[in-house]
Amino acid sequence: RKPRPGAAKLPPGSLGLPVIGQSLGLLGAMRANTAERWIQDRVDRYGSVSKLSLFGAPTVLLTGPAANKFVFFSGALAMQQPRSVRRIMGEKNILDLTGAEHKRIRGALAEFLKPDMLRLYVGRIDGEVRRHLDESWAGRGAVTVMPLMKRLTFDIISSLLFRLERGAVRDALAADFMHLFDGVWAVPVDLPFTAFRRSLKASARARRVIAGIVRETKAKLERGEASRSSDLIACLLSLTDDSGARQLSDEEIVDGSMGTLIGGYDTSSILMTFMVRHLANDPDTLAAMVQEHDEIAKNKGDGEALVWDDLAKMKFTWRVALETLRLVPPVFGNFRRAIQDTEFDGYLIPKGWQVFWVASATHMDAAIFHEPAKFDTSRFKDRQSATAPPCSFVAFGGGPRICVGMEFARIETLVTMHYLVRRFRWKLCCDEDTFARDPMPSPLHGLPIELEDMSSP
Ligand code: HEM
Repeated sequence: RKPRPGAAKLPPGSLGLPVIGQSLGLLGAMRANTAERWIQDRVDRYGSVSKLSLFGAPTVLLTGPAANKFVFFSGALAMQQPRSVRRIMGEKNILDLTGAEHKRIRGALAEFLKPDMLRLYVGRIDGEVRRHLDESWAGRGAVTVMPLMKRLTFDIISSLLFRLERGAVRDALAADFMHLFDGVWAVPVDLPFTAFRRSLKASARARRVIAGIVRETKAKLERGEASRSSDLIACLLSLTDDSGARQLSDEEIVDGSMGTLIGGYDTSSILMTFMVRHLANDPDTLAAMVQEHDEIAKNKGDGEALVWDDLAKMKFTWRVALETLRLVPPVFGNFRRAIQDTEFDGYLIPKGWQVFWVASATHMDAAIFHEPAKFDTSRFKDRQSATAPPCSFVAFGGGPRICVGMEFARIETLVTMHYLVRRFRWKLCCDEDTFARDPMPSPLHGLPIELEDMSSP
């Protein structure tokens, strides 16, 4: 719908203070675990379309399924991260590419992350999960879940992306990734001792390591010691156009790998952490999961790795994951930028303004998800789209920019849960069941739990 010039008016709301706008209000609410409320208060006050100013730019907050659809599909909006994110991820990261350039890089990543390719790696993921549980969980009376899940997903993803085996390089890169996203939503002022400055430094070091891995992989491919299916970097280096020329430059490969690592690292680890948190207090769901996984294990030999077909049988576990993602979406929301004047619901969104979509606005809407605060896996029983309007469950986004790592996330979550629920039982150490966002959600104290290893004599 093209706006008639001068017909539409700006959405209600205020742009707040120069530069800072409402950034500190939102960030404060995120840290206090009241961000959903903060957004809802705005919706109650101004309606589903309102203006504000976030992270240095005038912004329109859009909420509801129709608004999500508009954000995900409108040609008038381009993906663009706040300046703070761009500075950490690099100007050419996939989250900031648009048009043909985005299509090319996304196509290349999708080539590696498609189910046909990922099915080859289930065994490698299985090995990483078992080793991790043996080394970091088994034999301990208590563990802190969040840092362990972060390390696990980092190890899985770096093994698949770079074939980066255990050792000093992997440890150093993991340490940088631990802090890469600290302060990623920030007023982008690079001052000493800030989380933002730490993130910038960690990102620069990580890029240098990845650039080194790209050089090594290139040499290995030339010597015939690696093939297209060895890992993501080998796959990207092997993509050629009709004339046989390489499709992606080294820099594009570094940025693409960095983007995939960032996209996959914090998100899946958060999902698994919050599943552990939920299962501690929901014995019925845990029992149903155990039954599903026992059934699968019954048909396998001792120590035999999971395969692709086993994952297809983990339907209930995936529903538990989806319901966890609905209640605690790792990605709170994200930004777009209007590349031309556009209009939504009668309101003008001027060229250059940010647009902000927020997952909780639909995930917690009682008109879409009945009793939204209740954990109920049956919501996802018959394909969620049957009961909810399109673009209501948006934990993975939607449209042409929908999460390209969704299948990867599914595999690593299912494999991890398989071994976790069959081997361990746990209790939460903190009675207070809260979490903060910065901007990714993190449970109180990283979720310490008391652990019982059922396999130990
Ligand atoms: C539970 C786990 C995950 C969640 C909740 C999640 C969530 C999301 C969301 C919401 C978006 C879209 C953002 C937007 O449209 O504004 C996205 C995009 C993306 N995700 Fe994921 N993600 C997860 C796992 C992964 C994994 C494992 C990978 C990589 C292996 C990955 C890589 C990416 C990439 C590269 C994009 C950008 C796609 C594009 O712009 O075309 N994600 N993710």
